[in-house]
Amino acid sequence: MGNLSSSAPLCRIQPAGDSVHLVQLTDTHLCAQRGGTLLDMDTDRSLQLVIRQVLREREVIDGVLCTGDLSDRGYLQAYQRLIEYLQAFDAESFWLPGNHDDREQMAAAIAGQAHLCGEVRAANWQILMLNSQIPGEVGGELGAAEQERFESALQAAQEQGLYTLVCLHHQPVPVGSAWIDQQQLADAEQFWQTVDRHPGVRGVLWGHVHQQIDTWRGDVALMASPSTCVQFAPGSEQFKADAQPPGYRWLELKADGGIGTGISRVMDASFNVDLESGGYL
Ligand SMILES: Nc1ncnc2c1ncn2[C@@H]1O[C@@H]2COP(=O)(O)O[C@H]2[C@H]1O
Repeated sequence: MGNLSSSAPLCRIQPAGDSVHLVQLTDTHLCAQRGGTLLDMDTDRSLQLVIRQVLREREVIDGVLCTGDLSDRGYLQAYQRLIEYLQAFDAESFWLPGNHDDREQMAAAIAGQAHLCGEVRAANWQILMLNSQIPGEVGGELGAAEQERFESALQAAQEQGLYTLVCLHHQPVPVGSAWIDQQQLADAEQFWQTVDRHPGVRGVLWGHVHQQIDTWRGDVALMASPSTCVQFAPGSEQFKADAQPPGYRWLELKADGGIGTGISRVMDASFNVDLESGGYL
């Protein structure tokens, strides 16, 4: 773990080689107590099994991206346990909030051991961690101040010849499930106008939808990822949990601006999940 302040807006990581190797852990939903559950799934256990799998599969990890809903209800103890679990990696972690998170508690738990909503420089890349949380609401929006930060970070990256990976919690495009598409980024139109003005943006990565999405918008890679706990069934009109196991995404940000990426799920363990549930708060 590094030692930079959580309030430092600009972080730097030194990749081990020419590419930047990242791991995304998202929607961990850790509860107040170890062993707490979401739809019957023990979210500490599932995260720990995902981390074990990452350590088995990924030889090089330059940074870990934690893209929101890290605690189920914004508990300080949940974030403190996350910090503890992330110590398994010899890499710094970069967090942003989701709708279930409490930013103040995140910052309190981080205490210099991770970075919240930072702008990360790594080789010829910038990784931008945006805040799409509207406190007290499920849906997301960047809002005027975050849209402004987005614009100026992309401007700075352009001036310095950096490629950019943009990360946020809420989906900036519909994903094809009516119930969750009501929660998509409300100011997505402005988000895409900003992206379109900056050709250095090579990828947009989010959480929230608890499922894999790999598609394109022009030459920008659009990526959503499995939760480290409960999955949502793709293409559902109404809330529906999915039997797919928990997982993570790996990313390789290449020196030529390309992005290699994939997901991996924990196939060698069984998980409880209430597939009949109509949802959760
Ligand atoms: N049946 C439902 N209909 C609409 N939204 C739901 C339903 N169940 C849960 N949600 C919300 O939708 C969110 C999607 O992912 P989250 O983990 O943020 O948490 C979920 C809940 O806040």
